[in-house]
Amino acid sequence: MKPVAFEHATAATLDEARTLLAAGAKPLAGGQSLGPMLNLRLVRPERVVDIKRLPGLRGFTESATHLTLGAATTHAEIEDGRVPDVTNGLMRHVAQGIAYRAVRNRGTLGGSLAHADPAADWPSVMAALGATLLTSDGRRIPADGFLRAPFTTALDAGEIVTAVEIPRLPPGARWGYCKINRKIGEFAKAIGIATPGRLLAGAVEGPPTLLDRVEDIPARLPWLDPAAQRLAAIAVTRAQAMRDA
Ligand SMILES: Cc1cc2nc3c(=O)[nH]c(=O)nc-3n(C[C@H](O)[C@H](O)[C@H](O)COP(=O)(O)OP(=O)(O)OC[C@H]3O[C@@H](n4cnc5c(N)ncnc54)[C@H](O)[C@@H]3O)c2cc1C
Repeated sequence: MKPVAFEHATAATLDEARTLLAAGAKPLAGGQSLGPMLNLRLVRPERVVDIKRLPGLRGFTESATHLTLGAATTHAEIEDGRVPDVTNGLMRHVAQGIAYRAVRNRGTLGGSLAHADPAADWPSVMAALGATLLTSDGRRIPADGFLRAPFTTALDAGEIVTAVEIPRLPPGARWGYCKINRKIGEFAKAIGIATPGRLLAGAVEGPPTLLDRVEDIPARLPWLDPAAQRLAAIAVTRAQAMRDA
């Protein structure tokens, strides 16, 4: 199927984009989810505005405590280490498991978060890391709570994600990530993530869910790989149970 005819605009500045978005234009980043939605006529915008080259959405800044990553950073840039990884390898590991390389070359971190597919990787990972989303309206929205329901976020109409502020994991801190899917590179059927202080079940029916009571977890866990991976496995089992309930 082909999309309903629409106008394609490119914004040179964030202000220009905001004007177009306020008038009802749909933001286009990597197009890896919006493209199929347009083709299937699930969305029928009169105008699409390309935001992926906006200066405010590219690049990164680092501080002692955080990495602030532009929303238009692609999965491939994270996978290749072209942006710093302050999560001791978790983000690179996640990026290389998303779809296949052609999708990763174009798909963006911000697009994935804004699309809010519960089965996607980044909404769960950013919630587990305690990240914060920065928006074109100057708001700071915690990733844990950004996804309100499947394909529904805390963004207001015309508001876009401009960057994601990701806290540094302490040096040496370990993590575990379990993604259950039919084939490598496909969307998850269940996700379990263990990061220091957080255990999360993702790819459940709704928003990623922090697990605050997991009976099997020792109180003081050494963050060694196998232990973290065991925790992630517990979380993924919980995610599957929630999904099947
Ligand atoms: C075959 C295939 C397999 C895939 N497998 C996986 C997978 O295993 N795991 C996974 O996580 N994802 C997967 N994806 C999705 C992929 O990661 C997409 O890149 C991502 O979901 C959307 O990012 P995008 O930059 O392409 O956004 P787009 O397609 O351009 O936009 C998606 C939606 O978000 C809006 N949007 C885009 N950017 C912003 C922004 N900055 N602020 C506000 N709104 C915005 C758009 O208006 C649109 O509604 C897969 C996709 C395909 C095609």
